[in-house]
Amino acid sequence: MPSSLVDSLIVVPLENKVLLPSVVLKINMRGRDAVALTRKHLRSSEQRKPTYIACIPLTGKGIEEEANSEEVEGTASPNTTTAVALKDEGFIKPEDKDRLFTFGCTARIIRVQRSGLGAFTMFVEGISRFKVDRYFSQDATLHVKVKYFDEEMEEGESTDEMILFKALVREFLSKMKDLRMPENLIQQLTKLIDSVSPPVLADLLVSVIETSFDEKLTMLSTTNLKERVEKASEWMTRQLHVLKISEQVHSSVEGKLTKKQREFYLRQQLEAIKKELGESDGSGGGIKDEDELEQLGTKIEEADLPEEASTVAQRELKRLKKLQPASSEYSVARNYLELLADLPWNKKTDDIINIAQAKQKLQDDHFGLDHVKKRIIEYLSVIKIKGDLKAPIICFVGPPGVGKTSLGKSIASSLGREFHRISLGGVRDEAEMRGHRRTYVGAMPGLVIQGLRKCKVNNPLFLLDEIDKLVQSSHYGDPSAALLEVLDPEQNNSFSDHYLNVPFDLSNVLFIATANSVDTIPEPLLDRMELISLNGYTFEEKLYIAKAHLLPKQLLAHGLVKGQVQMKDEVFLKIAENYTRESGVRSLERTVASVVRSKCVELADLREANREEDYNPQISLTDVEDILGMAFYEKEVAERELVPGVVTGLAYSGSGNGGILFVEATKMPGDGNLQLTGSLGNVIQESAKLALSWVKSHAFDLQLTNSSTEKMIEHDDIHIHFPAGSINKDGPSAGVTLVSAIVSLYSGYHVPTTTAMTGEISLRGQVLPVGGIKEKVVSAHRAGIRKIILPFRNRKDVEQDVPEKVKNDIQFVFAKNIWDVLEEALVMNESEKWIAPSRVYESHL
Ligand SMILES: Nc1ncnc2c1ncn2[C@@H]1O[C@H](COP(=O)(O)OP(=O)(O)OP(=O)(O)O)[C@@H](O)[C@H]1O
Repeated sequence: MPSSLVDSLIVVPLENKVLLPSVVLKINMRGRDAVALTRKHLRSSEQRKPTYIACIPLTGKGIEEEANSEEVEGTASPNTTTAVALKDEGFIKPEDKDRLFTFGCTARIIRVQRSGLGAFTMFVEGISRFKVDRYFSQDATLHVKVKYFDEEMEEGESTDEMILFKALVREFLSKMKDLRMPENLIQQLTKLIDSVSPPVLADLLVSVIETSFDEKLTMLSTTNLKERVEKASEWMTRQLHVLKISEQVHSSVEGKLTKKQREFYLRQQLEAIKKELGESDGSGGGIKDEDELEQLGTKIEEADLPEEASTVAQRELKRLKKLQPASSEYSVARNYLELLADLPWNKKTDDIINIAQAKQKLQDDHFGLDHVKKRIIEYLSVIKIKGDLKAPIICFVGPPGVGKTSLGKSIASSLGREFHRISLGGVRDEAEMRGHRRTYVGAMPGLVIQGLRKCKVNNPLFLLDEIDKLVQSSHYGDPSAALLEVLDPEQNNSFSDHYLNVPFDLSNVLFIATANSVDTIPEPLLDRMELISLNGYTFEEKLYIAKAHLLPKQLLAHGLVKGQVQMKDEVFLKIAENYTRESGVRSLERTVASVVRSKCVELADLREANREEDYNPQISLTDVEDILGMAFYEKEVAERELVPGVVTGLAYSGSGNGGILFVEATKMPGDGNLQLTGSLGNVIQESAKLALSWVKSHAFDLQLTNSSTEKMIEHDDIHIHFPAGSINKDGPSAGVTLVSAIVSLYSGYHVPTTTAMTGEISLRGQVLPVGGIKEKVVSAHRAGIRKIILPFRNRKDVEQDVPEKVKNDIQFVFAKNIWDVLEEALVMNESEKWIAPSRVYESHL
């Protein structure tokens, strides 16, 4: 308590307000006491002395406030003003004397200003709380004798609590910022946190915290400093809590609002997009268009649905009429009904099975492929005679670009049927085949039903492309199981699509499948299909295909007529040999297209310059390089080194492409280890171990036993590498190649670059048959190989499958065991062949 404070003071009663220490208050006053007080203040301030008054709240119901609350101009601690009703002469009427509270606050007058006739506004600052000792009258004005309290906190008193209190004040003030409390006020209060004692801070905060009049009175009468801090903490916590709850309520309301708004915006956008596409129903997504429903009803009637589907359609239509157009259910139901109306339940094209015409069509569209065409004609004949399609489903198997898809198209057009291709590559979800149930968001019918909707007839030809790339039994269900149902003539007359949910008869659809390899076709599907193999083409075949089919096709596609681009055979061959490396003719077709394009540019330029007569349609060999750039590929055999230890093998990839592969073996002093590189799988690695074991165990028979060689075989490290290290290689068919490479390495004999081989070996040296012979042979021929060593048991594959032209160009050797292979493969020079002097035939198959 400031010692200068007097303890006898004029009483200034406060109606509905409480003044606490450090707080500034504005008081409106009028009347005799007001004039006296103002005079006293003026006198004191002349003498530079402060004027003190006793601000005591009035409790209980009192007279109405006269003046309005106003903001107090910036000081350390603001408060709203109060007014004292001064209708009569004095500050306090006799009847209000009993309403004076037992505690009050001494205040220093800061300033008094006239606010009207006999009216003043007084700014006071709370200095110290007191307890009323007794009232007395002096100069007809009520005075009070007061008792002050000790306001100093004891050293170290509840330090933790005070720290917590300050932290709480900080949090509180930061929250108040969001509630738009004036920035400067928050700043002033924040500054005071560390500069004033917590009880003083507590008094100050009561004017900012939402507290009731009674609570303020309690604060005024609390003389215990710790209690005062506790009370302020309690009220601040309460307000923070209320704030939190109101934030939650606010955010949940806002969440609801934004969801609704989002929906609204999306719908608006949808409408705009529809408008752009010319599909708008003008309903803004909200108003039901009766016409639309009527049209839908008529469409369904016209679709001539079978009974079951018709019942479902009528039920859905009824439901649709009751639904809100803005609801998602409405659009689901409408889309479903549209599908029902669009499906070709009874529409079909008339079959024209004219065998002679079909033969002609196949002949016109495709070069070669005689066995395939023959089988297709048989197939069509059976359909013609028998009248149904329960013949086995045909599956064309072969490398990419050999004409599988285009054969399918030819069949469709020779039957006069719609053609639709369903790409099965990478289909892993059963729902892709069979559709999603309508309850799913974004549900759609499966690929089969989608295809039928597109074809608009129920007897199209569906080409199930890349059936071998179907992903089996994933956790999305098994799409191959759905396909089985589609292909099974016993079941497919009532195919059930999850989306459609009513059976659809697929028995009129003609299915043809394609695959690159049979290895990955699921067994049950394989069972239902008849496989027809298409091999890769030789260069000569490619030449004819390019000449007779690809060039005319490209001329047409570029708006040119026959003769406007002319190519000699050698040009076609150069393109096929040096710019493509493939079994089929797809990149050949692309390359021919780029040649045609460049001629197109030339012709257009000359036409613009009116010099069309200068145009030369002929393409020479040098033009090819000008147009296509440098040759990409040389004959692969030219890339091989003619050194002992390097041998050419034959490979076959899962995509149906064959190719040659080199095996390189080298040796170095070491501990007899075998090192293998070139992205090799387990099987091929085992083949290499097996090959080395066989060579080591037959070192004597192989004549590798002179003292130095024997030592080497025992102690050398051998490294075998398969170039093109980034391509994964596996399988047992490199067995003979590996043995040949090791024997060649140690014997010094080499294998000619034009000789290639394939075959699995057993530990006892037998040569076992392998797969993919035709692809391997055809691609080896393309690569420039002229002698091929094959397992004896693969002889029939060569006889049946390899094209005559290739057979004529290549010398085939069929080996029963590895000795045969080595004798046919290894040479020292043109006249000296390798012969095993003590050759031991371990078995003759
Ligand atoms: N024997 C052929 N005679 C005429 N044109 C052919 C022949 N083989 C392929 N073509 C043409 O080659 C192109 C590629 O053929 P297509 O698309 O049918 O290959 P695909 O075997 O279906 O390949 P994929 O397995 O990659 O689908 C087509 O333009 C096709 O007409």
